[in-house]
Amino acid sequence: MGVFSKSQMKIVTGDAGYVLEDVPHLSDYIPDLLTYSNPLQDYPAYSVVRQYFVDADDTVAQKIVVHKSSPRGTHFRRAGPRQKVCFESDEVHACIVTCGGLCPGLNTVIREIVCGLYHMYGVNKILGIEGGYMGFYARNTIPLTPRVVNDIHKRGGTILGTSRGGHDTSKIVDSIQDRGINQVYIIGGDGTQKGASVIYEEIKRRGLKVAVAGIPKTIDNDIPVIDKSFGFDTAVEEAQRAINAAHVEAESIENGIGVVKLMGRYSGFIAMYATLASRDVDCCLIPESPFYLEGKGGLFEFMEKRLKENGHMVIVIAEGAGQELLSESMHSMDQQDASGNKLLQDVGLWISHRIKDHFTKQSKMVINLKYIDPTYMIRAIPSNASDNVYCTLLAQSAVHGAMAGYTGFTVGLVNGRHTYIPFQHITERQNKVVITDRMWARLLSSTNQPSFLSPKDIIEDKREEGPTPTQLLDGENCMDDKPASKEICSTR
Ligand SMILES: Nc1ncnc2c1ncn2[C@@H]1O[C@H](COP(=O)(O)OP(=O)(O)OP(=O)(O)O)[C@@H](O)[C@H]1O
Ligand SMILES: O=P(O)(O)OC[C@H]1O[C@](O)(CO)[C@@H](O)[C@@H]1O
Ligand SMILES: [Mg+2]
Repeated sequence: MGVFSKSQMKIVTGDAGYVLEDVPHLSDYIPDLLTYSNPLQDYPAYSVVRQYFVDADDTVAQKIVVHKSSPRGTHFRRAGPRQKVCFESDEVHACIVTCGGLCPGLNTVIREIVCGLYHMYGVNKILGIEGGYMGFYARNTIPLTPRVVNDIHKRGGTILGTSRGGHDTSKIVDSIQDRGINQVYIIGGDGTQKGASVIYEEIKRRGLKVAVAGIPKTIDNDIPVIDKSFGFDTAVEEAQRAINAAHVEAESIENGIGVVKLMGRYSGFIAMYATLASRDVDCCLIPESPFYLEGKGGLFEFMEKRLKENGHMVIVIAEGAGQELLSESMHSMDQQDASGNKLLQDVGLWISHRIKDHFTKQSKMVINLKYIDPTYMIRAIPSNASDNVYCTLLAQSAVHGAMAGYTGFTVGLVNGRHTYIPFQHITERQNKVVITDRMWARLLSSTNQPSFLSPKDIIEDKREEGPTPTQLLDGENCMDDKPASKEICSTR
């Protein structure tokens, strides 16, 4: 096997095209790092489990559908407890911070990091950093114990508070150093993980024995590589309530139209999965699929047809859909939030006005439209059962990784296995719905809505997307070699 560093990544190559995109380890820059037996060895609950410890050579393939002649491809280090750890229990001083927007499951992850450190590794110095990254230097801290976090998974939001903006790397690392913190658990989305990456780089530059572990959070599911993000299932489930309400309202009145806006700034996964789950949706509009309103093949034509057939209809629209149409008809504000994310205009309100306008002025149909915006209600709820389990495993993976001395990594489920992924791999692009792949086609055949694309557009779209999909599974569009394209792989 060859080991080399390519643009700061630890790449290990092996036979038959095997590539391990490895995560950094404290021993990479700290010479003579001491190791200790994992205390779990003496813990009856774990020591009876055969092969509880992960073999140091275990890795997980990014692509699991291959041809006879395919190279073995990219792998990630398998997550889990190691025989040896790099911290003694009473040496650990951990901290946890949550950044970016809310997402169901944040409190569960916090709880399980605290309980994992405490119960599995006997760690009792754990600090909660209040109010996101800026909390490192501008806010108070909260001591976290299993008792403090006992019930928090039943609440939405984050007990630590969160924020956007305010990432000052040297002030953050100064604070870590001054407080004697040696394990940093960072929960947040793409921006947060970029922030975690620069914190790790600065810690390494200063030669500190501090492990940095990221736990990816995004309700939009816009983080690549991982099967899906925590809180996503909960969001899809909660969206059903809004869609159901829209449907009840719409079908109770002649030519009733329900419009539901769901989150999804650049990626329409929540809208796509909520639509597929519901069966009451007639048309789903997402940022990745451009649409138009007027003329042949446009939304209004489809709406008139559907209303004539069924007497009512439901439209689900992701918040980032049709932004180019909005900026054509409204003054683009070009405002940003504190983290530099573009502030979007309310597409749900806009499309509702446009629909009303069209039917009043250009069509003889009298319609009755109800607009429902449940976005923050969906984001603010506690996680459901399956997300709670998922959050627990992510938190425990992060704890095992940091205790073993891995650093500069994010935890993630890849093809159903928990892994450690280098920050760069998940921050370099965004996960988006690929509209030329099967999952979107399934949605189109479920709603029977127009694709708003001409055959010529589809050919061009495919050409732009470059290489053919590397995953060939049914429902698969994880195109690793092209930018911004990977579908949730939970449908496998
Ligand atoms: N490129 C970057 N370098 C350093 N810090 C960053 C970077 N991008 C964002 N951050 C910091 O990360 C934090 C969260 O970023 P952001 O508000 O974009 O949310 P996010 O983590 O992407 O989550 P969400 O899913 O809600 O968008 C902020 O404090 C922001 O300053
Ligand atoms: O209003 P806030 O808190 O900035 O968050 C809104 C954004 O957060 C997200 O949910 C991502 O976390 C986006 O879908 C949405 O645009
Ligand atoms: Mg983000």
